[in-house]
Amino acid sequence: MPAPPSTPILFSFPSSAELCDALAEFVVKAQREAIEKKGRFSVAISGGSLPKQLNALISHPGVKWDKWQVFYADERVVPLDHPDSNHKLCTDELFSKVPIPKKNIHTIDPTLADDLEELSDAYEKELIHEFAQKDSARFPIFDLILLGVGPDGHTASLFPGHSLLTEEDRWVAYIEDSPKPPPKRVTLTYPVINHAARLAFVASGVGKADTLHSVLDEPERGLPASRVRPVYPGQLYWFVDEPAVSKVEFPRTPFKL
Ligand SMILES: O=C1O[C@H](COP(=O)(O)O)[C@@H](O)[C@H](O)[C@H]1O
Repeated sequence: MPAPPSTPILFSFPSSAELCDALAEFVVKAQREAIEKKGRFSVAISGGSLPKQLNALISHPGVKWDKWQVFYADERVVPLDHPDSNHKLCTDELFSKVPIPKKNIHTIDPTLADDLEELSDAYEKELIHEFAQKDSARFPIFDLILLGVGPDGHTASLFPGHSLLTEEDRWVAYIEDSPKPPPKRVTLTYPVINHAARLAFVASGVGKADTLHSVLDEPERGLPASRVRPVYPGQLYWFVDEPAVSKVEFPRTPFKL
């Protein structure tokens, strides 16, 4: 029988600045271990409030940017320089400030925006190219996936009550009816998310308090963020500040790398 998913580890920090510093150390450790094992680091990044919280990586001496292979956990189907684009956000907040080779950042192809099936297939092929020759597993095993959580409990572009929550085969899927604008998006699916070696949710501010209570204390409600349950030996972490978990009973773990 497969081992059950391990319990999430919740790290809570007094301030957003301390959260960002600890998150950077965590990412660098994941990167170091991946490079030692296979010479590269595969990471999927979300948009929203997350990219700003990666700012301590900009001046971190341990980051080997040329070893990173970056994918997006989800992307809005808009031009790559559009204000709604997760790629633009990540570029503005992080990638434009560090020496990462452009070819290591895997974006969607917005010229395929009229055919989301084709666009998501093309992005899936990018993943297959990165992972298929190296891993024999049915799903890619990201070294790290960084996720955010929206007020309705959505994560990536997996929204409450949406049919994509039960997708079991595809690596990348699309939606045309996102309740949060813009409506057209692509997203990694749960099978991909849940096969990652490490996952980290990042959330800060009192505005997330009710959502985090529902996600962490009431997983039986099945909000999209609660459905992130990595397959053994994957491990899920939460990096939050105290205001964000002010209504959460789930036990905290002292931060240790
Ligand atoms: O629409 C999105 O929202 C989520 C959550 O965003 P946040 O601003 O509440 O952190 C984000 O993780 C996702 O990548 C994005 O497309």
